[in-house]
Parts: sequence; C-alpha cells; structure tokens
Amino acid sequence: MTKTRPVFTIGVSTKMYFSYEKTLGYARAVAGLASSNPLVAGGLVELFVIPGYPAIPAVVEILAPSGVRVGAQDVSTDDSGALTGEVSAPMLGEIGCTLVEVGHAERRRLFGETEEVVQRKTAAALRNGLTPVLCVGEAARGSAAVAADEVIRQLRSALADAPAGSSVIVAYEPQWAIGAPEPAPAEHIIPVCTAVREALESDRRLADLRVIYGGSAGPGLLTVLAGAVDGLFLGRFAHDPAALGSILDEAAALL
Ligand SMILES: O=C(CO)COP(=O)(O)O
Repeated sequence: MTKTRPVFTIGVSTKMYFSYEKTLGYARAVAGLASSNPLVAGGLVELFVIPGYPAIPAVVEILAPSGVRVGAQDVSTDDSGALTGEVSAPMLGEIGCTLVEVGHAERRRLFGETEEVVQRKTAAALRNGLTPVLCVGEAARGSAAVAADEVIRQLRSALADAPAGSSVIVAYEPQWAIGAPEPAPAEHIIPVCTAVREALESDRRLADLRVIYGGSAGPGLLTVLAGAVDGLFLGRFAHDPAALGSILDEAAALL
C-alpha cells in the first residue's frame, strides 16, 4: 500500500520552556489528540513534537503508537568524536527521532551558529536518515521580495551537500516574528513561501519538500495560509494542547 502524503505538517517545539514532567504531560495530551483524530491516523495530517533532549526517549514511547513524529532541537555536525556536549544524528536515530531542527534562529543568534555549521548539520541529518527541519528566515522586517531572496540564499547554502533522495522540511521563520505577539502578515508569508517552493522545485535531489511557517503561529493561521504553506511550526501558541487541538480542527475543515 502506498503511504498517503500528508496535506499538512504541523510541528511543535517546546524549546526550553517545559520541565521534564511537563513535557511528558504535554506528549500524553498530544497522543490523545492524535489517536482520536482520523486525519492523523490516516496520514493526511503529519504531526511532530520536538522536546528537550532528555525527554526524547520517553516522548517517543508516548507518541510512537499514535504516529506522531519526534525530533530533536539540534544535532551535531559530526557522527562521533571528541565533541563534548554535542549529540550525534546516529544517536538521535537510535532513540527514535525521525527529524531534527537545524539552524533555528535562536541557535544562529544566541549560539553563533554560522551558515557553514548549518550546512554541516543538514548534511549530518540527511546522511543518517533524519529529516532536517531546516529553519531559515530574514533578520529584519522588510519587503517579501528581499526576504525571499535571503531565505533562498540561506537554503541553497544549507543544502549544498544534500544527497539525492533527500526529504526536507523547510521552516520559514522570519526572525522578527519569533517570540512576537503576532505572526508575520499573510501578505508577507505567502509570497516568501511560494518563492521558496519555486526555487527548490527544480532541485532534483529533493525527493520530498515541505514548506511550513513558524514565528508566533497559532490557531487561525493555517486557515489564512492554507494553499500557500504545507503547515505550521509552532512554539508558545501550541504549548496548550487545546490550542493544538483547535489547529487540528482547522486542518480538518480545510481538507
Ligand atoms: O521558533 C518558533 C518555532 O520554532 C516559534 O516560536 P514562537 O511561536 O513561540 O514565536
């Protein structure tokens, strides 16, 4: 049987907001939402959760039966070696991750992650069978055309070493819209995501490409953006499971 390609990909990062116990409670709530949702069960909506590292194995155990994918918030450039504090893609795969965030704006801004590092982390994820959730976005608010150029440049750099057959989730996250009261306006998001898709469509190495939006995303946004994005990458505004439930209801209404 061929696997249904999801129409929407909806992911949540808990960043460093939650304790261990709170993370597990959240995962249980998401498992409840997912297992009672026919769209998730049928593969039309793909859900993923990205908790803090120590919670990953327990979250995998909670979410695996309901088909929710689990990822990590970062990954090492290398597969093994003297890299104290780093976590390798092979180990993330061993403990049940199927995706990893690469190049989140907070990693770039607060931890000095350069484009070269983002490129190497993307390659590490892909060579180990993990889907990179490749986070890109312009630093300052400006026109959509300038943002699109910058984001496409970041993507080409990040994907420089991507092998043929790569599956990639691009998370377009304008840096100025992260941690803000509201997401970027739809008139900004839609042309940027459309330009990204057009730019990468001809890249024959990409077997599967999803383009999702993140940055103060929450209930209501999927409806506004549907057709232009493949889904959302959520932070604060989905940390209440009820909000995630209402986004799943939106997805159902759109399908
Ligand atoms: O960075 C984000 C997801 O990775 C978005 O976070 P917020 O929705 O909390 O702004």
